[in-house]
Amino acid sequence: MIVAGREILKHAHKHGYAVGAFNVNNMEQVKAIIEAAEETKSPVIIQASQGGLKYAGVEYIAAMVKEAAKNASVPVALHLDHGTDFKQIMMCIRNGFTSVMIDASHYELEENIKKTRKIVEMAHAVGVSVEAELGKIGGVEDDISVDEKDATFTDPDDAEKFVAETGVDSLAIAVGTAHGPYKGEPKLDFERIKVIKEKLNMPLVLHGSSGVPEESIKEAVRLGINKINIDTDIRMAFHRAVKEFVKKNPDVYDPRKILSPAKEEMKNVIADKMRIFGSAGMA
Ligand SMILES: O=C(COP(=O)(O)O)N(O)CCCCO
Ligand code: NA
Ligand SMILES: [Zn+2]
Repeated sequence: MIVAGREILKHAHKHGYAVGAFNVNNMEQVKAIIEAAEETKSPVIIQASQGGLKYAGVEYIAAMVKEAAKNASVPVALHLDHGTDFKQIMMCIRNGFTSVMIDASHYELEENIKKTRKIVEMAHAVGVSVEAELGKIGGVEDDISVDEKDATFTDPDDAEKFVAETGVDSLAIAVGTAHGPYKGEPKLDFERIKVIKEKLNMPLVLHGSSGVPEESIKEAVRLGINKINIDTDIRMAFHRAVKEFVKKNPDVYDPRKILSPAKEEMKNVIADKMRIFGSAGMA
C-alpha cells in the first residue's frame, strides 16, 4: 500500500535500519523495485528526479507507482528526488506523491531555510512528507552537478538550526558521498554522521550511495542513516543485462525479450541492497 514517506522513515529511525530509495524512469524499474521489496519483505521508497519526470511524465510515473503500490503487501512511498522547481514540486503533490524533496542546498543557510519552510508548510497541509538537503553533495548526475571543490560537508550546528526552523521530516546530509560513479573509493565522515544523529535524533538521508562499499553502508546505517538513495547501480545493472542479451541474441528485436533480463538483474541488485540496508523483513 502507498504511505506517507514519514511513516516509513519514522519506523526505520525507531528500529535502526535504512530503507532503499530507488530512482525510476520506466515500467521495468518500477516492477524490479516492487518485486525486490515483496521478495525481501522490505518497505521501500520509489523516487523520481526532475530528469526522470521530464523523461516519463509525472502522470505516468505516479500512475505506475500507485498501481504497483496498490497491489503490494509492503509499504511504498512515492517521492520526488531533488525537487528544485516550485511548480514541479506542486505537480508531484497534485499527482499523489507522498513525499517530496526540496533541494535548496545551493543557497546560503537562511535562503535554504526560507525555501524549505515554504514547501514544508504546503506539503504538510496535505499530509505529504518533506526531505531537504544541507551541505552540498558532490558528483554529477543528470541535472544535478556539484564540483568536487564546491562540495561542503553538513555542519551539525547549522543542521540543528535548519531542522528547528523548517520542520522537515528528514534531512539529506553531505558526509563524503557523491552522485554517480566514484573515481576512487569514497571516504565517509562517520564521526559527522554520529554527531548529527545525536543532535537531530531524526531520519537522515544518504545520497550518492551507489558505489559505496558494503561495510561503509552498514556503518552509516549503524550510525543513523535511514534512507539510502540508489540510482547509478540500477542503471549499471540494466546496462549490463541489455548489453549481454543483445550480444547473445543480436537478431531478437522484441522489447519484452530484451528488457526482461534487465528487469531481473535490477531486481536482484535491489534485493541485495535491501538486505544490506537492514530493511529486509521489516515490512
Ligand atoms: O543520490 C542519488 C543517487 O546517487 P547514486 O546514483 O550515486 O546512487 N540520487 O538522488 C539520484 C539522482 C538522480 C539524478 O537524476
Ligand atoms: Na555514487
Ligand atoms: Zn541525490
